[in-house]
Amino acid sequence: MRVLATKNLSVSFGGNQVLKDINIHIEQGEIVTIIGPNGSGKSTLLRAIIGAQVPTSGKVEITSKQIIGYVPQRLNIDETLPMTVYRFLSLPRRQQPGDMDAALQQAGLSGLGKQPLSTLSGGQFQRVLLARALIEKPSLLLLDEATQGLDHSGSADFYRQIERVRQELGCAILMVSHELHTVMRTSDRVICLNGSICCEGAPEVVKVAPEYRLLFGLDDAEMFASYHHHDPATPRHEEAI
Ligand SMILES: Nc1ncnc2c1ncn2[C@@H]1O[C@H](COP(=O)(O)OP(=O)(O)OP(=O)(O)O)[C@@H](O)[C@H]1O
Repeated sequence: MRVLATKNLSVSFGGNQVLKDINIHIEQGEIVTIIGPNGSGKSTLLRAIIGAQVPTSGKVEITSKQIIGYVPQRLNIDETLPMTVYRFLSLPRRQQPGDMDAALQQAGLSGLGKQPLSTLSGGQFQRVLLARALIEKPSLLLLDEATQGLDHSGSADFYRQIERVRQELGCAILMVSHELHTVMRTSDRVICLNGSICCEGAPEVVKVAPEYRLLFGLDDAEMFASYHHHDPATPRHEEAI
């Protein structure tokens, strides 16, 4: 079932066209990742989807009754504020303790509700943001470079958690990532964006697309290509690249 589609979505800031004729769609339960260089319009696309950025033309179609959870690229909060995780999760709306505990558990942070925000590691704070997005049990989860600032193993852990969230909630996930190798392992589909869509498809398709290799250079593209998407239903095997 289709959860979301954009139809010829374009966004300009003054005379600067940032997104041009973007047509994407996401089906229930899919993990779709947007990759692209800095300034290629990835955050703008997510902001247009949640309604925080008005398109210059085109539209976003969201199937009715979708609950959207959004993890922003960064959240500026004063770390010296004496605020517990529970208090943070209850902003701006009061939440039931059981719902907060369930979201923390889904985000891999069971038992940390009473901990002050200021004592959390970067990876734990990102998971608090994820828990915040999960409280309403979203059917569509949007993540904008949610692992920024985490080291390789921290971000790998985070994406494993995302896969568990998909299994538990059955939600569709649209995320922006710079981590090409992780994209390869986690995503069902990859959309390569540079103002307009350069190429898209299964990771195995995108990794050999000339547009992708042109955009990321051979070194990064090769690194991406050296990871193989593994369908748990089939035996793992080495694939010639
Ligand atoms: N509110 C705004 N007003 C003017 N220009 C903007 C605004 N928001 C974004 N832009 C511009 O739009 C372009 C795309 O920005 P966007 O943040 O969507 O890119 P991105 O692909 O997410 O980049 P990054 O990978 O660096 O996060 C940039 O040139 C940015 O300066």
